[in-house]
This record gives sequence, C-alpha cells and structure tokens, in this order.
Amino acid sequence: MVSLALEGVGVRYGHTEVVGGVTVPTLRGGGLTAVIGPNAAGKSSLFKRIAGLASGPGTVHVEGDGAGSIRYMPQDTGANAVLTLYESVVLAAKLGSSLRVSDAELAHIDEILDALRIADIAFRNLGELSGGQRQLAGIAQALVRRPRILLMDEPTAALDLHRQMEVLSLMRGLARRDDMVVLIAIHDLNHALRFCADTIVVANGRMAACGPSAEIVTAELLRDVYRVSGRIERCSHGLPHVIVDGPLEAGAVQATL
Ligand SMILES: Nc1ncnc2c1ncn2[C@@H]1O[C@H](COP(=O)(O)OP(=O)(O)OP(=O)(O)O)[C@@H](O)[C@H]1O
Repeated sequence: MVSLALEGVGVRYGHTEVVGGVTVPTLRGGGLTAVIGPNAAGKSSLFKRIAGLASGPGTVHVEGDGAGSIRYMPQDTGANAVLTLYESVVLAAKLGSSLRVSDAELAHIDEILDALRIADIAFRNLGELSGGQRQLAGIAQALVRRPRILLMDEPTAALDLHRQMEVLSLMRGLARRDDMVVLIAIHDLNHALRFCADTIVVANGRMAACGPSAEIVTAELLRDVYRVSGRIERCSHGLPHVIVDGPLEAGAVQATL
C-alpha cells in the first residue's frame, strides 16, 4: 500500500513563489486523481516539487512499499532524434542502474508497448514520430520504471479521442492492479469526471478545492476558476458532461476563491 499527502507545500523559482500552502489529505493507491486548473496555475510546478525536481516549503509525505519510486512524466517529453522509441524506453528502464537488460525487463517493455499499441513503431526514431506517437512513447518511458507514484502532466494532450480514452482506461486499470497513486494534470474536465475518482483544483498557485470529482466539477467551478458559464448535465447514458456556454465578462466572475 502506497500513499501520498501534501502539507503546506509550495514551489519557488529563485525568489518567486508560484505555488503556496498546498495541503492535500492522504491519497491512497488504486485510482486516478485529476489535477485541474487554468494555464499557469501551478500544476506542473506542483508535480515537479512532489517529484523533488523543484524546491519550496512544506512537506511531501510518501509512505508504503516502494515509496521512493516517484516518477514525473513531463508535458513535453521532447524528441531525441538519435534514439528509436524502443531504445528510449530501454534507456528509461535502466536510468541510474546497470545497462544489462534482463529477459524479464524486456518482457515488461514489450507488455507496455503492446498495452499502448505502439509495438509496431518501436524501432522508428523518435524524431520521425508524430506528436501523439511521441506522447505515447513518453508514457511508456514513465511506466517502464514501475513507479508507485506517477505524476502525469497532460498525458493525453496530443492524442486523438480514441487514444485518449484508451490511455486513461489503461492508466485507471494499472493504478488499480499495481496499487499506484496516479495524479494526472488535465484540461479536459469531462475526462476528469469520467476517469478520475478525485480531483484537485489548483488556481493562482493555491489549492482551491479537493475531493470526489463529481463534487468538484460543478457550474461554480466553471464560473469561479475557469471564467466560463456552463453546466454539468447527464447524457442519455447517465454520465455527467460539462457543457460550456461561453466565456464570462471580466466583471461577472465572482471573487470567491
Ligand atoms: N522554471 C521556471 N522559472 C520561473 N518561473 C516558472 C518556471 N516554470 C514555471 N514558471 C512559472 O510558474 C507559474 C506556474 O507554471 P506551471 O507550468 O506550473 O503552470 P501549469 O498550471 O502547469 O500551466 P499549464 O496548464 O499552462 O501547463 C507560471 O507563472 C510560470 O510562468
């Protein structure tokens, strides 16, 4: 069992504090947690702080088996034109350890490439891949280290609709099977509602709300955090959907946060 909790966590770049006072009650492995909020709210910075890649005040509490294994998957994994997709995943698996690759590790890599449906492009250079294919390679690189806590920064931003659903379903299944804590920074609120049991809202460098996604993604959130008018309605299948009517005038946003 692994768990993550944040207590008064902030992020500073030099003397500038971009995130402050984020306290998140214990998140246990087994499900997805969405991290939502406007552009520049501080989601990526918070992820980097949790992963130890940025500094700031507060405490990141990690407990349980393999608690040291935190992995941050950046928004843009970049393209190293020299490596094939397969080589990049093997290298990711071996980061910080010996370069000997066991049969079990190779089997694990194949399993991940199959699950992401990218085995057919495994031996193409990353520089020749499409943006979506590179994003899938980045997910493979993150998964191959068997993280217990995985911080995914907009992992579906470059993917088509089918792939978005596939990847989020896969991540939900892996989180459950491997008892991982998976935080996903995501702009699509419908995905947060559909795939993530819990949602954390970051706005202006602060945590604005945290709880079950259905209680967090509301018309008030759309108004106060995203400055749009909208509503949450159930479709004919009974699933909640965010419907955005349009942007609010600057003066119409209530200063409740
Ligand atoms: N390395 C850095 N040095 C200084 N400021 C930074 C650095 N990285 C990010 N920032 C600033 O920190 C703030 C939060 O940025 P961050 O990338 O965490 O936001 P975000 O919520 O992930 O945004 P988006 O949804 O647009 O990806 C922004 O004002 C940004 O300009």
